[in-house]
Amino acid sequence: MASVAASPAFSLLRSTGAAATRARASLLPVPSSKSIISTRPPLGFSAVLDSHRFSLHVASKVRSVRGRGSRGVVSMAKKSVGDLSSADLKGKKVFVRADLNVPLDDNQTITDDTRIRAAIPTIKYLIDNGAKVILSTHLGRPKGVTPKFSLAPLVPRLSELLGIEVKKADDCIGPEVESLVASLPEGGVLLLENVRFYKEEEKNDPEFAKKLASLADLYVNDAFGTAHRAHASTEGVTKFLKPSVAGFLLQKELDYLVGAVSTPKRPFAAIVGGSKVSSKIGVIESLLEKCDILLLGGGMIFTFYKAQGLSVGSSLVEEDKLELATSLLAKAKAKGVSLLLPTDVVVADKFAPDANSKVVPASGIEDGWMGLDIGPDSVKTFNEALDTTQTVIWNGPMGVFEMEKFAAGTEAVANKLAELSEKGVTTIIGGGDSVAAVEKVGVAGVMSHISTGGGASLELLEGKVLPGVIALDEAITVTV
Ligand SMILES: Nc1ncnc2c1ncn2[C@@H]1O[C@H](COP(=O)(O)OP(=O)(O)OP(=O)(O)O)[C@@H](O)[C@H]1O
Ligand SMILES: O=C(O)[C@H](O)COP(=O)(O)O
Repeated sequence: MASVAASPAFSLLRSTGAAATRARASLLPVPSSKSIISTRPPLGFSAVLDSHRFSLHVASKVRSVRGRGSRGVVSMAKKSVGDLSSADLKGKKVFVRADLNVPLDDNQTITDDTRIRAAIPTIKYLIDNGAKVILSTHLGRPKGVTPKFSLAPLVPRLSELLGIEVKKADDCIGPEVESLVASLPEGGVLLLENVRFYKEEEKNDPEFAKKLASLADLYVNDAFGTAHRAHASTEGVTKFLKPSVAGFLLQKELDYLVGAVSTPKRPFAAIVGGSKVSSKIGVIESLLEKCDILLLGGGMIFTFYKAQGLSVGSSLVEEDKLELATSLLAKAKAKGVSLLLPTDVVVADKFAPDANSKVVPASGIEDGWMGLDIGPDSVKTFNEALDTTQTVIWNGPMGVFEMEKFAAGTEAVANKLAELSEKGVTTIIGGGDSVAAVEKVGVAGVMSHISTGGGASLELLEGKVLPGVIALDEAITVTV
């Protein structure tokens, strides 16, 4: 027996267990104009919960994403800011939590404004609909009020991108902020000072959350990069502000990192690299449940080699993860996943940009040498495997790409994904160093989706539910 309670404007789908595994999702446009995060059309939704003989076709406005929680598959479809009309927004004070945690150099100049540009569609939508935007973010990890973590350097770029003069408060709560909010015009934006200047933010202190919430009428969370943190401005405020909805960036991240990965166009390949297998166990295990092909690179491969009895010289190895590596290989086999380890590697005589280096087969690493990149044969084999795919997700570099001598493998993957993306393959870059690599190669613009979250994307790919997402209002309630 299934019952559905839905409002025309907001919808939520929640389902648990095997029923949800048969849900299907396809891509629909986000109501903002051109996205800087993605070049692909985003998700529409149609779900068939057929084990319960229940069919649900959701209206085009609904955004739905699914994640695997600790107790089975959980469907998370959240109310979206796009579901709020100008009647809902005009004259309303909207608390927008963004992740504007951008890198600044010693002169307080922004060195990468990606996160600011990514937050613009939501803010623009709100101001275009007559809302008064109270914008909040953290910057860095300050302990108390720290001038070098002030948000002042962000104001000019925000103003330029929004085409309006953004005001800034010197605090994020208190009387001065309240009076600035009171004088905010419709379509105006007030940037609050770094919310982490208060220790209560990271403690998710309810009184602090209440003070933040008291500034506004409703809440939009667009801070994907911080959605894995249960902080006052990401989670606590939702208890005091209704509706609490997802911004376009947050929604798009979920659409790709959960939606496209859970219901991929197949064949679906995952490429996982990075330094250590221990930091990627959760991701590998989770992706093994979903992908057809798994390509491994980076420092972690040497633990797999050693587990298979190969010599690894002085390469990075986690001795306590040898059994785990063996069990992951066995799991891939049992699941019919084609797991490819590099067949050759670039080895070096020291960990340095000017090291002597050579290419050797995986079975030919001598004592005194360490593997710092995948070799050309591996690139060829990986490319052939990737040529068969329709969806690819990539997390973690193939080698020490920060050093030119050991960057070829990572750059080859970046270029291959760009080529595939141009042919219509869905290509998702899962945050952190892989994003840095595609940017370095200059192919970021052609990928289907580049995540703005490092830790958050990793947690999502591990199948964890993010506190900043789960706290948002749901769109349609389905009780099965
Ligand atoms: N063979 C290797 N030996 C030692 N370090 C390596 C090797 N291959 C890659 N690395 C290093 O791994 C680091 C990235 O690993 P890490 O586990 O942090 O991945 P990651 O940052 O999580 O990836 P992403 O950010 O894309 O999720 C890079 O700094 C890179 O130099
Ligand atoms: O840069 C990030 O990953 C996010 O802004 C979160 O920052 P944090 O790791 O300091 O919470």
